[in-house]
Amino acid sequence: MSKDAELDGEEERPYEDTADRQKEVSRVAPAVEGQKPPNKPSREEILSSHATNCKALAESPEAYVIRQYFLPKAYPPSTVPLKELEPVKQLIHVGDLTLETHHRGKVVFGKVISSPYRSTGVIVVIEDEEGDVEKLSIYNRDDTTLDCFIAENDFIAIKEPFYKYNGDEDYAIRVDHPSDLLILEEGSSFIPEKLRKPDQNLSRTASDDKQAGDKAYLAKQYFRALECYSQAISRASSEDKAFRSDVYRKRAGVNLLLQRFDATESDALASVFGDGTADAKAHHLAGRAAYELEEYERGKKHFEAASKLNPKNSSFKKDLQRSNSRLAEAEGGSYDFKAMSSTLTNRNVHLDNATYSADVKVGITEYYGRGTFAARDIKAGELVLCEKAFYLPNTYSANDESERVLFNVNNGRVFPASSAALLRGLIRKLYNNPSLNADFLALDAGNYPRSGKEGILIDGVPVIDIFLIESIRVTNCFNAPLHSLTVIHNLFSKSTAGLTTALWPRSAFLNHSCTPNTARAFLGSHQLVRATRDIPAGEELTHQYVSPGPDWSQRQKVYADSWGFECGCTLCLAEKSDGPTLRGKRDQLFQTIKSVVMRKGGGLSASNAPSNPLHATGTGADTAGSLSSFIPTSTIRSVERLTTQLALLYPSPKFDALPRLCLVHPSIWLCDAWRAHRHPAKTLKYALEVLRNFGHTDVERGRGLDLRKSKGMINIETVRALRFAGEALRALGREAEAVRAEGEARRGWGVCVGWEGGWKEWRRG
Ligand SMILES: C[S@@+](CC[C@H](N)C(=O)[O-])C[C@H]1O[C@@H](n2cnc3c(N)ncnc32)[C@H](O)[C@@H]1O
Repeated sequence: MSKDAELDGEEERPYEDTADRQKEVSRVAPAVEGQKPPNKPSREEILSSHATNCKALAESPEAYVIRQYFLPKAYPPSTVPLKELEPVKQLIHVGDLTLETHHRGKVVFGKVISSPYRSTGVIVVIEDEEGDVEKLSIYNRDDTTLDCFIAENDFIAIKEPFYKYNGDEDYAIRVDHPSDLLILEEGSSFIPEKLRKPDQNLSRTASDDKQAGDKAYLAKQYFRALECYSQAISRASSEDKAFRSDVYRKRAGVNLLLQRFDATESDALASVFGDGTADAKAHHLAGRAAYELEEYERGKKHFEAASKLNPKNSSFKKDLQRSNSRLAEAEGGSYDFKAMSSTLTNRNVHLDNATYSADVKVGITEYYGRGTFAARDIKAGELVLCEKAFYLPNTYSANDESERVLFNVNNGRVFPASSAALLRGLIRKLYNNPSLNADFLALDAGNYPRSGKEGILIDGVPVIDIFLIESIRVTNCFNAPLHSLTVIHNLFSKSTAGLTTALWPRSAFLNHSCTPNTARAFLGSHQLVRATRDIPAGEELTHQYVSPGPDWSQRQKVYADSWGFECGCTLCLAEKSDGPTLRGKRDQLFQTIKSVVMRKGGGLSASNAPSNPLHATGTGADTAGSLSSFIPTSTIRSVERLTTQLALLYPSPKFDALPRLCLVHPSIWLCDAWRAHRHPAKTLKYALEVLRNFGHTDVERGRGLDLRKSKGMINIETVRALRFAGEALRALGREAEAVRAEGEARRGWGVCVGWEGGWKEWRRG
């Protein structure tokens, strides 16, 4: 089964299929597979319609913002080197292409004869050596800069092209996998004779190319600059070391701007040739690229080399210091979370901090494939992992009108704008940085078939399979707020926190458990995973992909629909063995309690799930602090009676040491209700019940409020229950126990928020 949801996937649900969306799919659906286009427009018509679109877009770009990004029917990328797609035998002319067909083993060579314009992809018109003309739609390439990667007069090769009917007598060659399109250097022997002009560029020198590159750079046409510098390097004499070094360094600078960090580092190093000042700059560029690749040790070495050549340069020194700080974070896991938090704004969501993962190791689990294990004894509340996102789009509003939603034609699923931004960002980052492919592509992609060639360099670029990347995205990404603290504030003020979607590759190896031993929180680009209890070295680390709902079968449906598994944790096994009759009775009684509560005031979670606001997207927001009205004692007593009956439906001894999730919300409600009545003994009773029902069963057995060894869940509701228990204990004159409860609440807060920020204010609130 394919995995078609994200960790914490609730965010997708508002985007159900609609008739309109279905109509759009059928409009672009294959109609005439294997045929030549029946009414193909003429060359003049194609060029004229393209020119009209370019003009309209230039005049009012806002009218042409495409709000949907379609993933077409899945097909594999080309993995055949251009030289094996032998031009003479395998060349296919535009005029021979048949519709809705992937022309396997074939290649189209062409020249771009129009300027590009952007809609969801980049559109140009191309002409082949026979003079055949067609539109070319290129998706998933660098499309966010003002600059464009393709320009009029470029020579291109389209490997194994797909020819598409767009409806309305509009046809195009469509390229989805970026590695299927090659932009050829002017001198490439692959360019068919007829496409080049006989005397083309004969008198051009390397110097001319370098100057053209400089001009393009100043005009911020970075792709053009890259092309010109590459031409200059090809044309320059190998003897002219100073010239070549200069151009390599310039090209390194452009590559850095385009976030092509592998190429930046190699160009910068290729430019080193014995000139102190220039070499220092080159080492600095190489260092900046290595730093961006999170290769801090390598970055440090480059910065040291730069500083040695120019000890007075303050940027070199500053970057060396930054590298040392990152290395210290990566080695020791010591972060200044307060400082990190203070730099976070809606515009600055990417923190300049390293990943700490020294305490975990990836290994093979008994049943769930790979998993993450504790590399040492870890204490309750300790940081287990602090990971910088591989890619995190700054798209925190699901309804951001300026962003496209992602529509996957293969499974009919629609994902919010942040998912579309994440997919595009992942594709770009991997295409631009071949060295990042191997680790990323090793992540779980469900059942998506792999060719084994993904990510390897063919024709100088890594093979990019956008459908594999999408499968990895949906299986491994997390929805994340800008700061977990804001989710808690929003939860209690009943507003909705903005979430983005991002991918943290190390955290992606954590498997799910309904009763986990870690919990995650978010601080900008960083995911903070902390131990919810003491964990011995070697134990598998788990967290909740989504907060488990109270009913076993509903829970399994979520896991199966989203990730294709049935959970085999002790809680799920116990509930499964109860059978549908007993589970049905529990659910019925839960619904009865809910209806009493809804009628008489307050409310239980509409989602029917224990609220875990840091993990869910607002589910359970109705529960906490929801008792705005004063509830009559008679109502409270009747809820108490029903709750007692519900507890009997969790048979002993099976559930003695397990959570009783149907009882969570009633006990939260009762705790709140008695607290509103200022009844400390009852508040304490139900605060302890909340803890017990979340699985902290030692509390029930009178073993005090030490949760360090408890196998129960830690979430904001347990923290809240601990806080209320502390208050009640103090009111009852049990000061020592009150201090213990508050200490536990504080540690729980650190787990839920990721650090101590906001604790004091919340405790007072
Ligand atoms: C984010 S990945 C976790 C790492 C994965 N086990 C691997 O080998 O790469 C999610 C996938 O792990 C597996 N998984 C995670 N938790 C599981 C559980 N409780 N029971 C069964 N499979 C689980 C499922 O195949 C799920 O799609």
